[in-house]
Amino acid sequence: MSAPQVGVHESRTDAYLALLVNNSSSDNNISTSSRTVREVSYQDWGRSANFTRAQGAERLDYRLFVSDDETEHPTAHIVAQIGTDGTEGVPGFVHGGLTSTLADTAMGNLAWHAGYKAFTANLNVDFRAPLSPPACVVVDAKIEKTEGRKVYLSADVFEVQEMQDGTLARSNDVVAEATSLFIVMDKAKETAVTTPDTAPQNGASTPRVTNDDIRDHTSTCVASVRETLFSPGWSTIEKDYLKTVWAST
Ligand SMILES: CCCCCCCC/C=C\CCCCCCCC(=O)SCCNC(=O)CCNC(=O)[C@H](O)C(C)(C)COP(=O)(O)OP(=O)(O)OC[C@H]1O[C@@H](n2cnc3c(N)ncnc32)[C@H](O)[C@@H]1OP(=O)(O)O
Repeated sequence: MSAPQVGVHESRTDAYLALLVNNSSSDNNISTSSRTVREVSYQDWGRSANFTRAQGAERLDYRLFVSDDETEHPTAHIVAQIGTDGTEGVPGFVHGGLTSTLADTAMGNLAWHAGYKAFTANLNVDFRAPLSPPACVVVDAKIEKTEGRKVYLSADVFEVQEMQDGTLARSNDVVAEATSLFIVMDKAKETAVTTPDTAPQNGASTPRVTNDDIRDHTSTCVASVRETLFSPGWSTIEKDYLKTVWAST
């Protein structure tokens, strides 16, 4: 596999914002779009956040954003920091289920925020490149089409890397590509499902996120990744172990 190519942005703020949108330009995969996204605060997710937050920030921490664009299909974006504690499948590599969960979460929340009270009926994930923890990833989710109660979505997962000059860029190589079919719940069964306790009404209590917020979170994400990378950690030991295993087969 060839080394991931990364694009570099001269403007730091643009680069952070570009991590959250997915309009590829011809020469690299960094967007210059000024699309506005707003953060869906963790408190506003209600109980639906319990599963993915159960691991704690040292294992998995992420923030969810939805586009604030009423003229076209909304999009959702996750910036996630994947730690080294309990995130592996094959030792040294992020568990595919974790990557899948991030994609499902981005698509599911996008569906709900677009007004579809829907469940995942089908989820397909193509894992295109291995991911080693600690890692920082961006997930871009969009609605492909809707047919009656069926909502078809897709999500791409990219790794975020820090360039030598300190700028951030997403890798051109996609880590995983997911597609899904969500089914809007049957009206008759709807009453059986309680909406999240603290779900915002029409997004009213959802705060707008600024570029500074995005930068701060992404900085924390990358700083944490850097810290773990440069300290002799469990992950490094496991990778060495894996090399030994491979060498002996
Ligand atoms: C301002 C707004 C604020 C909002 C605040 C938001 C707060 C956040 C809130 C929420 C965020 C959520 C984020 C979470 C993300 C993760 C999501 C999950 O984890 S979801 C849990 C896992 N999934 C399940 O548990 C489903 C289990 N399956 C079922 O319950 C049923 O199978 C269901 C509901 C999916 C469908 O059952 P039926 O009885 O309602 O419908 P039938 O008649 O079977 O299907 C309807 C049509 O769909 C097709 N279909 C159904 N399943 C299919 C499949 N797997 N593949 C292909 N087609 C399928 C069928 O063939 C049928 O098509 P034909 O109408 O005949 O053309």
